[in-house]
Amino acid sequence: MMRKIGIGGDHAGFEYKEELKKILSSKGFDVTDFGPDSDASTDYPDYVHPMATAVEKGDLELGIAICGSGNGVCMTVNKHQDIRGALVWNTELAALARQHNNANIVCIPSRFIDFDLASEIVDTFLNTDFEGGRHQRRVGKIACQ
Ligand SMILES: O=C(CO)[C@H](O)[C@H](O)[C@H](O)COP(=O)(O)O
Repeated sequence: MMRKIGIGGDHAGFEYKEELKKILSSKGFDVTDFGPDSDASTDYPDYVHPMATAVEKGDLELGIAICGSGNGVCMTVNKHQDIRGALVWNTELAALARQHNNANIVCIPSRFIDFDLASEIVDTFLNTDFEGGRHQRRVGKIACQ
C-alpha cells in the first residue's frame, strides 16, 4: 500500500517542497501538497495547520513542513495535541526524532541547509521507526492533561 505523506510550508520552503514532491512521488509515496502554490510571500500557518490536522486524524502517516528557519512551521504544528513536530537540520537528528520521539512531522529550515541535505533528512525521517520501550513512556508524558 502507498504511504500517505503531507507536505507544506511557506514561500521560503516552496522550492524545496516542489523538488521533494517529485522525489517522493518517484519513490512511490502518495504525497498531498498543502501549499503554497508559488513562492509569493505568504503565511505558513495557513498551510501547515491543515496538514497537521490531517496527520492528527490519521489521514496521513507523516508530514513535512518547510519554512525559512523551520521554527515558524514547527511552532504551528506543535499547537496540535497529537502532533510531535521536530526541527531537524541533519540526518542524525532526523533519525532520533523518529527513534526516540516518534515525531510525526519533520520541520525543515530551507534557508539554512542545502537541498541535498534536506532530501536526505526527509529520506531518513520517512524510513526510520520509533523504538518504543522507554521512549514510549516519555512520549506518553509530553501531552498536557
Ligand atoms: O516563520 C519563519 C521564521 O520562523 C520562517 O522562517 C519564514 O519562512 C520567514 O519568517 C519568512 O520571512 P520573510 O522575510 O517574510 O521571507
